[in-house]
Amino acid sequence: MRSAKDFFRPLAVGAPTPPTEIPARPSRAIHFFDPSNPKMAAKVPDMVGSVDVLLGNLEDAVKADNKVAAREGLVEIGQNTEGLGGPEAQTQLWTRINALDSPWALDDLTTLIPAIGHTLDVVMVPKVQGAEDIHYVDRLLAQLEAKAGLDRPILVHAILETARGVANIEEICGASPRMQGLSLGPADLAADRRMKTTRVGGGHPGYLVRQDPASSSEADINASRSVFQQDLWHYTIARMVDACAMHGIYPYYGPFGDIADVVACEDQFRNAFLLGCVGTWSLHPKQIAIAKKVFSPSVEDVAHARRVVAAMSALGGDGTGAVMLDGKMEDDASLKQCLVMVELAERLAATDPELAELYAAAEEG
Ligand SMILES: CC(C)(COP(=O)(O)OP(=O)(O)OC[C@H]1O[C@@H](n2cnc3c(N)ncnc32)[C@H](O)[C@@H]1OP(=O)(O)O)[C@@H](O)C(=O)NCCC(=O)NCCSC(=O)C[C@](C)(O)C(=O)O
Ligand SMILES: [Mg+2]
Repeated sequence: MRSAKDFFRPLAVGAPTPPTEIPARPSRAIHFFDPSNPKMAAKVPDMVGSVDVLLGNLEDAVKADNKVAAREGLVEIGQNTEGLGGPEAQTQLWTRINALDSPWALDDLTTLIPAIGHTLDVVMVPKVQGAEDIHYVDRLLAQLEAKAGLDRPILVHAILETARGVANIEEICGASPRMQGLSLGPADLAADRRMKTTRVGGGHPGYLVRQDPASSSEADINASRSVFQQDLWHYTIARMVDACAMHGIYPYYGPFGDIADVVACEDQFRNAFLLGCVGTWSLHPKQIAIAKKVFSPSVEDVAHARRVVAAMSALGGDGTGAVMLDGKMEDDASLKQCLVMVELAERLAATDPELAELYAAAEEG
């Protein structure tokens, strides 16, 4: 066990000091691309500035034969793309490295950190099983940062893709001050859990509850009844949200593999947003707009939140007391909920001029 006093000391001589807080940078869409795919790579420069995170994927979905090309392609992009990555950039640069037990993970880190460590913001680690995986990456990153002379620690993001990872969720989140957040890996997780879905994220029509029959007669039991589809991922996302909030880091949904079904994609993303996630993944350019829309509070919600803040301020501004607004009671707790909304809106508007205009218009109106 490490002493609390050691927790914020670098794990290698000359490595940057670990962070005491993880900045709440906009990350509504983490857009995945395969750096070994020339068509995808060619689109990256034009996406800078219009998506919060561009992630060079090196793991699953990249063919084994292309692993080296993907790594090298990402180096090329990280070194030569104007405005991408680094603490001041509007569009962060992330990577998903290969799994720690694969033949590629070590070379991924030892290649990327010296070459693009100054622009790489977050390393996403797949199939994290427990704190030991984060400790390994933590020490290795510190050694590589020291060697490369970096002055800013690279953050770590874990994907939950195994039952063991979910069972160890709190220790994973607390394993290093570098921990930035968690994403759901629904396909690997479903396989590991022996769930019986073959989809990459999203709902399932068989996971439902059915309205009671009008009577126990055979005719009524077989009659048409309303069914309500349930969310297969509710339990896992809820655990992620609590573990992340407890550790001051950020939960994300993950992939929605039915690229054509933009409507269900939006619904699934919104469930995660409402539960507390700050963003999601985008696998195809058309999912970026969906993620940005869903993970930015609506103009109506922001306007309402501002009214509650104003009403509570008029009451004295210290949060105590209660007011009635549109027939509803508002007090300290609802004020705090509204401040979550207003602060998120302000943070996003600071880097998204379109949103800033919408929120400003709502305030004037
Ligand atoms: C789904 C696919 C095959 C459809 O690819 P497509 O070429 O058939 O689509 P398209 O609609 O025809 O594409 C239109 C244009 O957009 C380009 N394009 C298409 N996608 C992208 C992109 N992402 N970024 C940049 N450009 C993209 C594409 O190259 C094409 O360019 P063109 O007009 O010049 O011909 C393709 O979009 C793709 O490969 N996306 C990334 C998939 C990926 O990263 N998967 C891994 C993450 S999910 C996962 O790993 C699971 C998890 C967490 O591990 C677990 O649950 O366990
Ligand atoms: Mg996976």
